[in-house]
Amino acid sequence: MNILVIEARYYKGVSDALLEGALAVLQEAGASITKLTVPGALEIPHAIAYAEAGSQNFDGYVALGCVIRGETTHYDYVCQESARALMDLAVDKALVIGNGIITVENEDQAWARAKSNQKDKGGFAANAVLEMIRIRTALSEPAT
Ligand SMILES: Nc1c(NC[C@H](O)[C@H](O)[C@H](O)CO)[nH]c(=O)[nH]c1=O
Ligand SMILES: CC(=O)[C@@H](O)COP(=O)(O)O
Repeated sequence: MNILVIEARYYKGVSDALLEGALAVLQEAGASITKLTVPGALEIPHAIAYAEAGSQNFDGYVALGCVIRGETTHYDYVCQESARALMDLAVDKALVIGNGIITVENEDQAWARAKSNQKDKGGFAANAVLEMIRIRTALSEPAT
């Protein structure tokens, strides 16, 4: 399995924690891993679309990022648009995408979801990719 992990490093420490959890899951599964860093969550969907149009033939994509509410409505747009774009890619292009972009009110909530020994949202997103690849493989096999 060839997996691309795209990490939005807007909050570097939280992103590193998400990445640690995701890599642990993928390495345990023996996946071939390529890592890519983008500035923020809004850049992740483009990176996936561009990678998919390339020649590296990824079996799945893990999107990692952290969006923390600020003073304005920008939070809503970053959260909704990044999630929407990932869903559009997953459905319209039939891509396997694990969404590990956490959307939280404060840093405490972010750390609780990013740490692999707590809610491990990065590991969960990676595992979702592995499960969907397994499901697609099962669906592609001839019916018995
Ligand atoms: N506020 C957060 C952002 N904002 C930046 C956008 O994602 C994007 O990089 C910018 O609008 C330029 O296109 N990104 C996060 O990942 N997390 C945030 O909390
Ligand atoms: C989620 C965001 O875009 C946020 O970091 C922006 O903060 P603010 O709304 O205070 O400009």
